[in-house]
Amino acid sequence: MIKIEGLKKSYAGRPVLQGIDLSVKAGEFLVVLGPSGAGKSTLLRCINGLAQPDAGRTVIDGKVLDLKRGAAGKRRVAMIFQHHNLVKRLSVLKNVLVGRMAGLSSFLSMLQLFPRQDVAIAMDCLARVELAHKANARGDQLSGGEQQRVGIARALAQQPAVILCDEPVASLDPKTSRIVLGYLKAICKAEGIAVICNLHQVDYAVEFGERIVGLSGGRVIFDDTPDHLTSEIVHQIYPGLEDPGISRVLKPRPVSQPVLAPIIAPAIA
Ligand SMILES: Nc1ncnc2c1ncn2[C@@H]1O[C@H](COP(=O)(O)OP(=O)(O)OP(=O)(O)O)[C@@H](O)[C@H]1O
Repeated sequence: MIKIEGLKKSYAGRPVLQGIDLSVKAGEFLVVLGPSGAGKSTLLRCINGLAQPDAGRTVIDGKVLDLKRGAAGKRRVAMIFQHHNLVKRLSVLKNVLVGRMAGLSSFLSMLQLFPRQDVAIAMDCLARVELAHKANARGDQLSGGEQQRVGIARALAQQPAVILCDEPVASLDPKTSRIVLGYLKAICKAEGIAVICNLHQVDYAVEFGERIVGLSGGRVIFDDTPDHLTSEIVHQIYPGLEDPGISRVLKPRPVSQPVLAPIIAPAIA
């Protein structure tokens, strides 16, 4: 269980996160939705220590997360980035082994000398995303979707409790996006790894999320299953959204709520 408690963050006196409380279960796939500037990336960056929160803490399995250099906690939180962040000149295998570096001495990591056991773990993670056959290819010889699958393998190699994903499919086409999210969800469910995934696409959130959190102005304004996401709530999360295009993926509103009569265009004589 991952608990985020009372997280606050301001930049230059301007509040970005105004007290976020979230609990995410092992194996749960939580999607965070919110307009640009809502604080989605800041939330993830505060959890993994890339940004220093002003207040609040993260607790994993009852222990306060310690992200100080060399702390064991660093391995418990893995990150998947929008642009994959692979080292392009390194092999796919070495990119995945980066996920094992936290446990290596700086001497061994400088020489890129990895214990046999770490290589076996990395190869297993590559097999989970069906890319073991590309282990010796260079990072830049892979398609965008394959690179993101390597990003998943690298995160898995850390053997984390939680994987944070910052718009992991924003640069991929729809078919590839579904493949990547499919791998991520299936593997994390099987391994009991919690996922907190920032997405911009409401349709993917409904399709893949087991729980959706709507962030607006640095506060949680919705936290429920996709079944409960209505177009009204989507409009609260994204004020001024003109063409939601999401009604097809949302459940029809319950009959007890008023339904507007359809506008019927007059027949042209
Ligand atoms: N390092 C920083 N210094 C100053 N302001 C920052 C910094 N990082 C983020 N911000 C500001 O905090 C606010 C929230 O940014 P954040 O990147 O978390 O939003 P977001 O919801 O992830 O947006 P997007 O969907 O566009 O990525 C924005 O107004 C941004 O300009």
